[in-house]
Amino acid sequence: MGILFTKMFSSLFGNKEARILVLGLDNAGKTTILYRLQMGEVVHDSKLQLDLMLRPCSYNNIKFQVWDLGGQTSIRPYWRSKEEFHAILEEEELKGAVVLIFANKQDLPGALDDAAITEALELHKIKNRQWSIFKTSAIKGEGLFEGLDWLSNTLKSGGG
Ligand SMILES: Nc1nc2c(ncn2[C@@H]2O[C@H](COP(=O)(O)OP(=O)(O)OP(=O)(O)O)[C@@H](O)[C@H]2O)c(=O)[nH]1
Ligand SMILES: [Mg+2]
Repeated sequence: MGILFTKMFSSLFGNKEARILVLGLDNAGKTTILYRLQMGEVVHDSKLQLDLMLRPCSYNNIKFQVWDLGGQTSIRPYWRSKEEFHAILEEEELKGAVVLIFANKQDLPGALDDAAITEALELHKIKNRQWSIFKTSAIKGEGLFEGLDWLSNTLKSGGG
């Protein structure tokens, strides 16, 4: 992993404020999800919006600083296989980090559901950390807050 990301991860997880690092394949819906969470609406022109960092927000009494690395090309090669997914989790700076996976675009026919993604990414091989997967549709606004509820409850109870 490049120095840029090593530094970025260090600053993200180097203090006690809960931070969310958003990673995902190109076009997965990361920016749409972030704007939906921040503003409660679908922003169709998301490419023109701030892609790297949105303002801090608070949910369920936990402050989140959300980073969307979708615009950072060097992270993308790490995401193209399950091996790369698991390799990222093994990065020193992410040890113990809670993992929340959104299986997005569930409103589209043929979208992989949570079970299919769990199998494809071999999520059951994740060790020593808490993880969960939620079916979402950023367009419809479904599933996102269920995921965040899980995340905040997990963080509050000491996970991560
Ligand atoms: N049908 C459907 N479309 C979605 C959903 N979420 C996002 N999209 C669309 O998918 C496209 C890509 O969404 P983005 O949010 O820009 O994706 P991204 O992951 O930020 O993409 P990059 O920044 O290029 O990596 C846009 O046209 C969104 O409107 C969803 O839940 N359902
Ligand atoms: Mg994006």
